Amino acid sequence: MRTRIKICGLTREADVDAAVEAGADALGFVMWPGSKRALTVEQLERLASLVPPFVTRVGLFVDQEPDLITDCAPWLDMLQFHGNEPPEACDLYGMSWLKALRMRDDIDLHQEAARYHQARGLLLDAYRPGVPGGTGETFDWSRVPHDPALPIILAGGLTPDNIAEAIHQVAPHGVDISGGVEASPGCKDHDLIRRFIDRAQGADRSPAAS
Ligand SMILES: O=C(O)c1ccccc1NCC(=O)[C@H](O)[C@H](O)COP(=O)(O)O
Repeated sequence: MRTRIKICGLTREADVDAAVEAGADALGFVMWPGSKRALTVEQLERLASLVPPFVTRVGLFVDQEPDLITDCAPWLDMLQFHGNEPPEACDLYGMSWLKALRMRDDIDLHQEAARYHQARGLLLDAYRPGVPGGTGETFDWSRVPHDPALPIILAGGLTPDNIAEAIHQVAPHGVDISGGVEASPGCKDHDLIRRFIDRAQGADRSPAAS
């Protein structure tokens, strides 16, 4: 099985083209205004119109109003909820969706997977109080169950230098990166994107010896 790859926090047309060319399976567009990578609906429309078929366009939201999500929906293939959205709030749009879970010390992943059982997958991200995502920080990958009830997308502080070890340890369905392929917030480094994708695709997925 091949690890799927999402490049997140895209804000520039050239970066969208570079991520697609490098082989990204999905592209993430941040719609939360508190992010340095945030887009307007008009910017999303422009960037999303560049994405060819069979590359998934993912919109990222943090406890945001349904009207905004509805306005973004025509330009997206999947929704990603990064806040405290209850399952019923995620399932309002007739679209596939991911639930991001920040790996607090007290999180019960089994319970969360049951709660969000309608999600297409769970994106496991680092936990920093007050910061919903894009922290650039890793969490202890040994905390990810090897028999998850839903496909796992590993996120949080991934880089071209640690992605092979992350995949070897976790063998996730997919991986997600933002800061680790940037020259500055929202401005992607194309060489880092290519290096990340090459190393992710070449990584050994066999679980590390326990
Ligand atoms: O990227 C952001 O600025 C962001 C802000 C608020 C909510 C989510 C955000 N990003 C969503 C992602 O899926 C990121 O790729 C993920 O958090 C990992 O980020 P990084 O640790 O920088 O690779």
